[in-house]
Amino acid sequence: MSSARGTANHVELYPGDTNEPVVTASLAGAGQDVAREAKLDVPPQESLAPTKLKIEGLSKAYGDFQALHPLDLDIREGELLTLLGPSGSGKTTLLQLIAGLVKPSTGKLLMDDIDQTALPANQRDVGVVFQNYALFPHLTVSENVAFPLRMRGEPRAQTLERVKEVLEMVGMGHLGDRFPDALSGGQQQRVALARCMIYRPSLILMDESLSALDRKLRETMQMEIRRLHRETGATIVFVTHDQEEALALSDRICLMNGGRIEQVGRPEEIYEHPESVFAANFIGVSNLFAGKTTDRGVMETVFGSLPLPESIAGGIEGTLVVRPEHIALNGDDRYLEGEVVERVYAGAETRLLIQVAPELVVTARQAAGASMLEIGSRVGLGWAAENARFLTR
Ligand SMILES: Nc1ncnc2c1ncn2[C@@H]1O[C@H](COP(=O)(O)OP(=O)(O)OP(=O)(O)O)[C@@H](O)[C@H]1O
Repeated sequence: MSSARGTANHVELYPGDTNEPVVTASLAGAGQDVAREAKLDVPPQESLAPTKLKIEGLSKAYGDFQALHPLDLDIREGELLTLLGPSGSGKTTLLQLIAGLVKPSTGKLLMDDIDQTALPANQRDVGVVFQNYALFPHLTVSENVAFPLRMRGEPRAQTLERVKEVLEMVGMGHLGDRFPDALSGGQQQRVALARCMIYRPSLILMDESLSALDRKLRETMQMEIRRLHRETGATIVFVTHDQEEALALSDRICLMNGGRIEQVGRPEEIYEHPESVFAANFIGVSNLFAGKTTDRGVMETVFGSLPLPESIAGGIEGTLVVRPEHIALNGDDRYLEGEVVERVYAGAETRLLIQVAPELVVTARQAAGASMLEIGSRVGLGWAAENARFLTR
């Protein structure tokens, strides 16, 4: 038997009460880390890791409303995959389907090649950490973390040892006797994570679990999660609507939009090669120019002709995307001209907003130390043609 316990907002899933330890992820992940270190410039998981979770045609409708359209996704052993997207894009629904908390309308879900679709939540080898950590207030940190093992009737000595181990892992070894209300948000988050990890679930799901923390603490916890991920080799699916968080944390990002997968890829892949205007806009800052290609290797826009990054047939409507860091100010190539209307200082760089036309403001960057352009200056804008992306969706 196994069990799921918690409140409506917080559920923790406890794997079956078998005597078999549920350890599959750490060994597999460790091998992968070695491979990663040996070949630093090669993206992780690309070819080495087997599929941990295979999602096939999975969808969810609530009455007439399609919260999630049928989608396919392979999550690899030992990877940290982020589900990223705006509010309502279906991230939580997908996470709930993976956890077994919600029944799919169509499709199936295989974990380690075994069909899980009909398996109840409490029989899946999955740990869930939700946004509100829901620690038991009347139990100490150690007791909170030990709780799942106690409920399973694990021997006391073994439980104590394991509690010590996971608390050390999350940097909370010295606070085992504290009560939750005497902990900061970040510390509570660590305890929730420890309570999930005490089972060694081979798949950990985290839903917006850092969103209650302030920025500094959030960044520290992101690094902690990366470290834990490296050390344990667990497969983690992390939900966030924060693109910076996704870029900082993920091996791969699954970008979602309107209940569909928009693009899946490594952070730099999505940043450098967005496949849609939505992806270009959602991750990082983009300058977008709508127009139509011509046979002369340029795109005609209402602001003038802009060079195409590659050879593209004429007559195609689309959008040219140029990242701010690729915009050269007063360089040799000048395709547009405008007036600096805003300067936003951000330490290592200054962001410049340049009004090119009443309805077009271009964002550019100037590195610290460069001679600053004052507000009101006229400036010519250009970029290396190959640094732009031409998108048709
Ligand atoms: N039980 C439900 N009944 C009806 N509609 C639902 C239900 N649960 C979710 N939805 C709808 O499905 C869509 C996707 O919701 P979901 O919570 O998965 O989005 P999300 O990307 O996680 O958003 P957020 O970042 O705001 O949590 C939303 O439009 C939501 O209103």
